[in-house]
Amino acid sequence: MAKQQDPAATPLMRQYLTAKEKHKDALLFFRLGDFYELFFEDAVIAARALELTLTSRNKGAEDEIPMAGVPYHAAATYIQRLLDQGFKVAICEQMADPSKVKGIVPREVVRVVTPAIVYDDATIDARTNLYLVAVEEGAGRFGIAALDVSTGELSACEAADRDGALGELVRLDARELLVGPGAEAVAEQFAAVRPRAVVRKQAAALEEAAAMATLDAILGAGEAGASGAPISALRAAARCLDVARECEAGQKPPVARLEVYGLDETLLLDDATQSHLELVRTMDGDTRGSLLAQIDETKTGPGARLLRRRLLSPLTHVSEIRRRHDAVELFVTQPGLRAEVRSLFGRVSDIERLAMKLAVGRASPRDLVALGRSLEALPAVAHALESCPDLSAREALGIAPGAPWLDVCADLCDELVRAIDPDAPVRASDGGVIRAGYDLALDEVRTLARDGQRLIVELETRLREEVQIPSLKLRFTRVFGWYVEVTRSHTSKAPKTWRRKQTVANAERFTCDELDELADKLAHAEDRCMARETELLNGVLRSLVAHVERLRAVAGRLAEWDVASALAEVAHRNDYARPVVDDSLRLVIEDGRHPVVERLAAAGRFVPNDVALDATAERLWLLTGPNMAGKSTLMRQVALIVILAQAGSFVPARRAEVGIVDRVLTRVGASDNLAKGDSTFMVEMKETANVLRRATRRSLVVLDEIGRGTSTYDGLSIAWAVAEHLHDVIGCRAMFATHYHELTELCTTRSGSENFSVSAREHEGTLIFLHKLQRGAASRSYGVACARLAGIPEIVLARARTLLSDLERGAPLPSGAPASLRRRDRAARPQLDLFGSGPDRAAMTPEQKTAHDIAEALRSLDTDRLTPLEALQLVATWKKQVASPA
Ligand SMILES: Nc1ncnc2c1ncn2[C@@H]1O[C@H](COP(=O)(O)OP(=O)(O)OP(=O)(O)O)[C@@H](O)[C@H]1O
Repeated sequence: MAKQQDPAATPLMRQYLTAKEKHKDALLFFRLGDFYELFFEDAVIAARALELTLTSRNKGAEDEIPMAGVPYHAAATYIQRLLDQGFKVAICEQMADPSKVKGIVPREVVRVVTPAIVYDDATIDARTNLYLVAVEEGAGRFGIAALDVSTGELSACEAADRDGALGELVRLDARELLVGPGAEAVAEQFAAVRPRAVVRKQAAALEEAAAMATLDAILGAGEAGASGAPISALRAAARCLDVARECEAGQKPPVARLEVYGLDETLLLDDATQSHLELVRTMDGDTRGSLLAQIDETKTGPGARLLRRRLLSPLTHVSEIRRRHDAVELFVTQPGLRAEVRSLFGRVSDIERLAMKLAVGRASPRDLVALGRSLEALPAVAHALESCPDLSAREALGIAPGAPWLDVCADLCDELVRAIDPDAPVRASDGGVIRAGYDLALDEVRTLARDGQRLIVELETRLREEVQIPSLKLRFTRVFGWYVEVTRSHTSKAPKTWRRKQTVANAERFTCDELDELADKLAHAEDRCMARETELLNGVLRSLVAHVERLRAVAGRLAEWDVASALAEVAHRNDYARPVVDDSLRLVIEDGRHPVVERLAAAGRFVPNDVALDATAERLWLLTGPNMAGKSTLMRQVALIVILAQAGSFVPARRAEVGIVDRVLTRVGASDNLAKGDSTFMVEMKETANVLRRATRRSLVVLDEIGRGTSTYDGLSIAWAVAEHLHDVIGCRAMFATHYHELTELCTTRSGSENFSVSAREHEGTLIFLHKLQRGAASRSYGVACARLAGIPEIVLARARTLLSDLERGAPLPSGAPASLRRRDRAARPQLDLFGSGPDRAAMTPEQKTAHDIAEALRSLDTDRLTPLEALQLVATWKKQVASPA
């Protein structure tokens, strides 16, 4: 790299280095005219990250400085690309118009943007919150706070231990995590499950006094203290606000409230469960195919964000859940109302984020148009609700008797519609923001400016005639102002009174007194237009800023109704039922379906099933059945129905009774973590350990095939002990799917456990899945039949069938090793007899063994499915075996 320039070399570089000194951890975008330039190491990093050409200042000189730049107008896209890669960007602006400053233009860092501190809604996902999260340790507990600067929401809670903290960080899906001293370990775990998140360790502890000072300064004195939040949660909230304030050059972030919540108020979903159940993302990271994608019919950004939050933190309070169900029910039973409000919501923009942009002074004229249009739709929403014939509508939507349905913000709407031109440009500096008729003085100067332009056209026509140059043109540039342009061939006709201004390739540019006078008038009128417009626009903005909290409240209410009407739409389309929610320990589902799988299955092909668990009685279901029968689907659908019910949604079932669940814990499917150094078995065991550690009597536990990844004995023993512990010690509602049929015997000694199986039938060698749940253990595994479905070659299948039938009869392994496995009652469970000792194969001669094996293979061969090539291969194999018997 080039040698670093002496900081004192030029005033510009001195200015740059001073700004950079204060923002060492950010890439400094230094405004130079129409470009943002990056220098030194920043230039090298940005050039690599953005695929820019790396150039240099003072090229070839000893003090050459690496440099890279992006055009000012396209900066937003480049900045977003840097944020996506986890960088922080400091934006250093010119603080005065360069044409009006003598000497160096003053420059200052006006803001810092980070992956989680972005106000520009054009570059962030409208349907997801973007959280800056802080975690602070205090006496072994963890305070967690989340700030979304784009919506102004700040919330905080305290987790009792590391697992609890991790679950909450994952649920918040922190984009950026600020880690206080003592919380490093939980941050590392978080980084392992969310590798895209940016984790920033904070060197210094945030003391209580400093935290309270920040909170008082931003939220108002005493506000945070009165919230009753634990001090670790307050420290975390202050940490978020401190960082947000630093990013805005000391300006207060527009946050008015701290929402404090307890983790016991929500149904806890740890990281494994969130991903196993594919709540907001599928296992491969796609949002399509998730539960959220299935049920998100919301029309607005705030509605979509609220639904996502609710799905990831369902409630545990019965009355609050019922209130949400009431709202959904209202829109289910009033289809006309539902259709009307949903169509109106389609016209409403993201009022929540628009309000925040107003608060931080970044609302564009187009934003004001969008806000005005949104507010215009509100009276119709209020009217639709008012006209609802259902007398309980008010109560269902939580509107106090006599209170208005909605603050329709008529005053703000009126001001916006009157003041802002519906065709306003994106940038206020382009002019034309204020609507004609709003202000007399502005209309007057505008007429003047327009007249000026007419006069220019008139002058051009007159000059053309006077000097007899038909191609003569009056033109304007920012640098040269107005001029007369005459092509080279006509320059001799230019009157003596004209003054030469510039010579270009094919023309000469002149000016004359008349043009100068007119240009002066014009410039003056345009300046006055701009000045008046700016003044008026600022007035409108000021009056709106005073109502930011009001707008946020309206946005919040609309979001609730958007969610309720969307869930009602889903319930109507997919035939969902209102669940009965109470404080019992029961879970009864009649004709339950999996919300996502049922949509993927051909119409009417999904088989509904009943489930009834009760922690005080039959609480542990052992589920057996062939592969592909639908065990995992069934268990997941039970968990999803509980989550949907407690989130406030109707559920895919004919009837459901849900006794409140405090946490859903799952260990489902293969989620290898090989990249993080764990084997499949280790992942499975860690997840099982987590389930056992965290489950309470009120939890719902779903375990799929524990103990697969190790030897049969170890696996079975672990599975058995886990099932016993769930039944005897924890005593929660649980479903346990297994291929260890031995485990089904647990029911003979445990009264609270029961066997269930998902049925399948073999018909003419083909396996038919019935997907129907029935009481009792499965009689067969159909593993080989499933392997055939998967396309295992017939030659291999034939061998597998031979081995299976040998093993079922208790024969030793083909190696001749005696079956050391446990002997069992073969008549009762032939399919399980991996463990029998079998006929005395050891007593056979090698020829007898070979003949036996070939006969077995022939017997189990499905000749209808054998290809000619496989038949030939088999004959060749047998011939070889006969030639040299085993
Ligand atoms: N109730 C149902 N009705 C219709 N199709 C179903 C039903 N349940 C499951 N299926 C279909 O069967 C497929 C296999 O289901 P699932 O993965 O739940 O089986 P499984 O018994 O857990 O299998 P394995 O033991 O191999 O893990 C699903 O992808 C789905 O398409």
